[in-house]
Amino acid sequence: MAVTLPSPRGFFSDEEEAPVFESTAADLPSGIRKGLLSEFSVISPGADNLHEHKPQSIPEASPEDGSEKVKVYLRIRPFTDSELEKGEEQACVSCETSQTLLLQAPRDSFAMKNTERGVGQSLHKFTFSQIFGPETTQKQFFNDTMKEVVKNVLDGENRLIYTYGITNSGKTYTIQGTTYDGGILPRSLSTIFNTIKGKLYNRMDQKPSLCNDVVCLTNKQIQEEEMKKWTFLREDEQTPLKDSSFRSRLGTSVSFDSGIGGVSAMGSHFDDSESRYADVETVPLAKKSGVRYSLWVSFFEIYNEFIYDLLDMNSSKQKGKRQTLRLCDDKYGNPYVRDLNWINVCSAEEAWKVLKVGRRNQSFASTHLNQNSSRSHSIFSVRVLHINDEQPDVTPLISELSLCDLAGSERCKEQKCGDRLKEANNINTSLHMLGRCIAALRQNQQQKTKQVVPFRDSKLTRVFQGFFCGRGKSCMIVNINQCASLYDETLHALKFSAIATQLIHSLPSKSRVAYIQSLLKEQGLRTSEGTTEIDESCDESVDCDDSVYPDAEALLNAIEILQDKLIHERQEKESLESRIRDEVFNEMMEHINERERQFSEMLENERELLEHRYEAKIENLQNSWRNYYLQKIEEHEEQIKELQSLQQDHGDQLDQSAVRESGMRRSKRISSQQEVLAHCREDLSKTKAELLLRMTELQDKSKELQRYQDLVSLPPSASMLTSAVDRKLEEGQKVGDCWVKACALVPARHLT
Ligand SMILES: Nc1ncnc2c1ncn2[C@@H]1O[C@H](COP(=O)(O)OP(=O)(O)OP(=O)(O)O)[C@@H](O)[C@H]1O
Repeated sequence: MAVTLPSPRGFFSDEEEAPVFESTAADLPSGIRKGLLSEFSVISPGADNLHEHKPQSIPEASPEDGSEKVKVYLRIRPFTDSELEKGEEQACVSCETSQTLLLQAPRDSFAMKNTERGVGQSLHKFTFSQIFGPETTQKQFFNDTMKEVVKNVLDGENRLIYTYGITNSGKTYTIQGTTYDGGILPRSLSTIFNTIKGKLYNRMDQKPSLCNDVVCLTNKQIQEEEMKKWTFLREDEQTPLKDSSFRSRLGTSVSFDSGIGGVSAMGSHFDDSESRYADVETVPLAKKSGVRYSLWVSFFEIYNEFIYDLLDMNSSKQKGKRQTLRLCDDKYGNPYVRDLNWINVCSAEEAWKVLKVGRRNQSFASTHLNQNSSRSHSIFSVRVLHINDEQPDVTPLISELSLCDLAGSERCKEQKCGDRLKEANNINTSLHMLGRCIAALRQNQQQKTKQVVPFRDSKLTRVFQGFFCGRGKSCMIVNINQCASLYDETLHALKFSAIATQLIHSLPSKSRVAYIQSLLKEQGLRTSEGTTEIDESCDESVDCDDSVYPDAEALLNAIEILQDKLIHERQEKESLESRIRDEVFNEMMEHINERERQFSEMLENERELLEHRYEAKIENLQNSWRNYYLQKIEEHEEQIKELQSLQQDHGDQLDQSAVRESGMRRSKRISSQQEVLAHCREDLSKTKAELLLRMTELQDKSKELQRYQDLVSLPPSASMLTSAVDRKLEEGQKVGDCWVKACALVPARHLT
C-alpha cells in the first residue's frame, strides 16, 4: 500500500536551493574529470619518498558557522590463517598514530615496480578521523563511530553511513556482522530501541486518524497485509513462532512517496520486545515532552544499475523475475525509491529478521577473493517518525538512518565469467561516479564555485544526493585488507577516501518561516540604514526564531520583498545570461579560430609532409624505372648479341648445309649417274656377252660358212646374201667397237 503525504513541519522539508546542481554525464565539465583523475594520483612532495595524502587547502571546519568535516573512519581487517600461510603479511600497512596510516609498497606490487622505474612513490601516508586496527571488536567500533550518529537520528537528523573498500576487506562484516557478533546495523537498531524504550508509538493506542496529514491503517488492513506478506518470513525463518499472535505482532508495510525528511506514515501495534544486544547502551535522548517514536525499515539493493526491493516478497518467490524500482524526485527535489516497501518494526529483533529476509534476496556470489561477495550496493534504512502526542495537528518529523554496504571495487581482469565481469564493471563504474561527485563537491567547497555535481550519473549517487546536499550528513567507513597481493587496489581505495576526508558537510537549509523572518529583519535593517541595496550575504547572518510565525501584514511585506527580489534576480539572471551568451560566443569564436588555425597548420604540415613523401616516392619510382629500363636495355643488348651470334651461327650452319646439300646433290647426281652407268655397264656387259655370243655364233657361222663354202662353191646369187651378211657383220663390228671405246672412257672404279 502506498501513501503519499504532504511534507512534515520538520526543518528538513523546508529546503532552500541545494548548494550544488545536478547534471547528466554530458554536462560534466572536463575540469571535474581531470580533477578527479589528478586527485587519484596527486602526490605532495614529501621527504624520504613519502607521499602525504592530506588536504591541500581545505577550508577548516569552523564551529561558528556550523560547518563540520565529513568523518572518514578506517578499519583494518585482520589476516586470516590462510592469508598468513600464503605469506601475505609483509608489513605493508602500519598505523603511525590513531589517525595516520602508513602504506609501504611490497616488493612485487605494481607501485613498487613503478617506484623502481622512477614513477610514483613506495611510501604513502593517509589521515583519517580515526583508525581502527585489526584487533578492534565490533562493540568498540560501534561505540566509537555510531553512538553519536544514532543520537543525531533520534534527535531528528538524517545520517548516511557507507562502507567503502575493495572486495573481501570487511565491509559487510562491519555493517551486518555475524549472527553472534553483530555489526553497526544491528547494534544501531538495538541502541535505538533501547533508547526509545517506553516511547514507542503503539498503533493500538491510536485514534482512527492521528491528523489530517497522516494515514492511519486500520487493524483489519494491517492484518490482511501481514497475512500476505509475512507468512513467507515466518516459514523461511523457521523460528519457533508458534505464538498465534505473531502475525498480528508483525509490522505493516507501506511506501513512502518522498525522499529523506519528506513524509510520514503510521501504523503498528508491536510490543516492545527484548533487545538483541542487551549490552548495547542507550544514547542520551533530547528531552521532548510528549514525543513518541515509530520505526520503519526498508532494504533495497542497486544491482547492475537496477534497484530491487529486497523486501518484496512477491518477487522473491519467483527468482529471476524481480521487479525493478524507479528513482523519482519528490516535490522538493529529493530523490526517493518509488514503491519501496517500508516495514514498521517494534523491536531490534524484528528489524534484524527483516534484514535477514532481505539478505536472502540480495545478490551474492563467490569470487576468487570472497566466498560470499556482495555483488550489489545494499542500503538498509531506518526511518524514525517523531510523533508528538501533545501536538496532534502537527505533521510528524521524520529522520532517517541509512546504512549502505557498497559492493567491493575489484579488478575486472580477475573476473572471467560473464555475469561476474558485468557486475564488476557496474560496481566499478558506480564507485567511480561516487568518486566524481565527492571530488566535484570538494572542488565547490574549496574554490567556492558552483560546479555541476554529477549525481544523476548513477543510481547510487542519486540515492546519496540528499545526504551530500545539506539534508543530512554522511560518514564514510573505509575497510582495508592488509594482504600484500592486494596492495595496489588498497592504495587506490585509500586515495579515493583521501578526497572524502577533505569534504565538509553542507549546511542544513533554513526553514521557510526562518527565511521569511530573516527577510523581514534584513528589510528592517536596510530601511533603518537607508539603503536599498540587497546583499545576499546578509541572509546567513540574521538570527531568526522559526517558532514565531509572522502575522498577515508581515507576510504581505515579505511577499513584496520577495517580488522585489524576484525582479532583481530576474534582471540579474538576464544580464548574467547575456554575459554568459557573450562569453560563450566569444569562447566559441576563439575556439573556432583556434581550431581553424590548428587545422590550417595541420593542413600545411600535412601538405608538406605529403609533398615530401610523394617527392620521395616519385624519386624512388624514377630510380626504379631507370634501373628497370637500364636492366631491360642491357637485357636487350644481350639478346641482340645473342641473336647476332645466333645469326652468325645460323649463317655458318646455312653455309655448311648448302655445301652439304650441293654435295648431296652431287652425290645424288653421281649416284644417279652411277646408276645409269651401272645400267649402261650392265647393258654393256649384256651387250658384250651378247656380242661375244654373237661373235662366237658368228665365228661358228663363219666356220660353218667356210665349211659350206668349202664344201660348195657359191653361186652368183649367193654373192648378194653374202654381201648382206658382210654388211651386217661390219655393222656389228662397228657397234662392238663403239662399246669398247665407251668402256674405255669410264674409269675403272666405276666399272667395279
Ligand atoms: N574485523 C574483522 N574481524 C574478523 N573477521 C573479519 C573482519 N572483517 C572481515 N572479516 C572476515 O573477512 C571476510 C570478508 O569480509 P566481508 O564479506 O565483510 O568483505 P566485503 O568487503 O564485504 O567483501 P565484498 O565486497 O566482496 O562483499 C569474512 O569472512 C569476514 O567474516
